[in-house]
Amino acid sequence: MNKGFTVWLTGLPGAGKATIAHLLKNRLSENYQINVEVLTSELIRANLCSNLKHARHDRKINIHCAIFICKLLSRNGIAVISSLASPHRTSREKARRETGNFIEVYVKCPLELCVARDVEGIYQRALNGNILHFMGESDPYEEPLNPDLVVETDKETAEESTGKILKKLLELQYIVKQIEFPKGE
Ligand SMILES: Nc1ncnc2c1ncn2[C@@H]1O[C@H](COP(=O)(O)OS(=O)(=O)O)[C@@H](OP(=O)(O)O)[C@H]1O
Ligand SMILES: Nc1ncnc2c1ncn2[C@@H]1O[C@H](COP(=O)(O)OP(=O)(O)O)[C@@H](O)[C@H]1O
Repeated sequence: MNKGFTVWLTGLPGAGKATIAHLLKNRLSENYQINVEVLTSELIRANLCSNLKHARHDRKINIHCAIFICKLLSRNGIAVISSLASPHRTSREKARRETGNFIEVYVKCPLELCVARDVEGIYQRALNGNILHFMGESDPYEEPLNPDLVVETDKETAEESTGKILKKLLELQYIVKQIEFPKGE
């Protein structure tokens, strides 16, 4: 059985977590034959805790659900990519403590660029005052102090960031380099 592990992506909305999670999932399953599950905040809210809003306590419960799923899946040989903003340090520390084979990846991007990208128009709604407890605006995003890896999506491509994560997973021996056979073998 493959070693299970958790790649915990954290960063502001629009920083690039979902984009990198998608690329990483493809690379892990195609090149390393690993079973991968991607967790998103929407997935958890829709299936486990639909009553939660975005106040600090609600986010905390949302993250606790994600941590529990990471723990269950990774101990059964699944690679889990958590693509939740997870703005609070205490929650991310809990994820590290409770999940074996864990790396925290800070998906770093300046707030102004996230606002400019505004993938789902959510920053505009927040600036118009239509969103309560918006992270990065009224609920501060707490930058990781000691992440295992930082990827800077204003300076590198999503493919480069994905490559850095794979390199870190290889270094930690959470994944093993595949032998490349010549074509036709
Ligand atoms: N206050 C508020 N109201 C509505 N929507 C919000 C709010 N804050 C954040 N967002 C958007 O929801 C995405 C996840 O935020 P969450 O609060 O669920 O994140 S988390 O559970 O704390 O990680 C998050 O996007 P992603 O980071 O892309 O997942 C935001 O687009
Ligand atoms: N280097 C990069 N890494 C990741 N996303 C990037 C990068 N450069 C531009 N983008 C774009 O930024 C947006 C990030 O959105 P998304 O991945 O949904 O962020 P998040 O999941 O953090 O909210 C996407 O439209 C993506 O194409």
